[in-house]
Amino acid sequence: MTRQFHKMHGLGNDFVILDGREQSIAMTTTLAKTLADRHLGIGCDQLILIEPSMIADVKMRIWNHDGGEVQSCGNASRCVVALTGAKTLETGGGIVEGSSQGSEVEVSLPPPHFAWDEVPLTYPMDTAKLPLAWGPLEHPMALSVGNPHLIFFVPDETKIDLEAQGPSIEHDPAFPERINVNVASIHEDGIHLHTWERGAGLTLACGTGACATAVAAIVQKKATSPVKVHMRGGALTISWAQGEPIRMRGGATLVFKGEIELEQFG
Ligand SMILES: N[C@@H](CCC[C@H](N)C(=O)O)C(=O)O
Repeated sequence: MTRQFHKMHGLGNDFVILDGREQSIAMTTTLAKTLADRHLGIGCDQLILIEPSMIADVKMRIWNHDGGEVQSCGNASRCVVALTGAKTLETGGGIVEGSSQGSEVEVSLPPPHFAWDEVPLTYPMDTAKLPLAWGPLEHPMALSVGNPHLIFFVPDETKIDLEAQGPSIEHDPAFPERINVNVASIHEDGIHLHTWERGAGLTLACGTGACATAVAAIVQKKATSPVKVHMRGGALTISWAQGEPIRMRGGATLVFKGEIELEQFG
């Protein structure tokens, strides 16, 4: 059966979005991985499936480029709000609230978690300053914003070869569910960030990475809310106070619509 899909991006972090509300779609790791493949499928960093929800306007499920299903995606949340007009999204990382704000979309992610077993880590460690190092990258902060993140503050993130460092940090045994790796520096205009995404590698922007990094910078008094987070694909504005949801505002762009025969992929 032919299914319609939308290709969207949030600051260059790109998605194939399928809508399974009227007719369900049985997504599998193999199907998600093939659709996300830039040679064999449509191509995207994350595959998104919209489903009906009993507790929110829609349910949003997320598969990384490698076919693994994960809990949260900040940039895709803004795209799904823009596409469906939903005000609440059920995700594996909690309920996300969203609204259009002129040409931008704002979403609120649930408050962050700092406990070691909520990140999660494999064994108890001080998440404010992990006693771990990988070459020049040492003592990151670890937290969950619905998905797990490490944040390293460095003098110049452009000097860090994340393509080389990212895989070994993502797969370190200290992280039982693997981890997203953020390398950031503080500037007058805000935070400059590069993210190695779990299951997707280097992306042009990571919404949850921007949220996690802004929270870490605010906790460590390196920045104050609201703060702009600049990534290769553009900037997001992040607002947060202790115990509160994390508000993220930025673009959500429709690139094209298409049709695809899912059965051909097995
Ligand atoms: N690009 C996303 C995050 C997607 C999921 C992430 N790679 C994970 O595995 O947790 C964003 O914009 O937040």
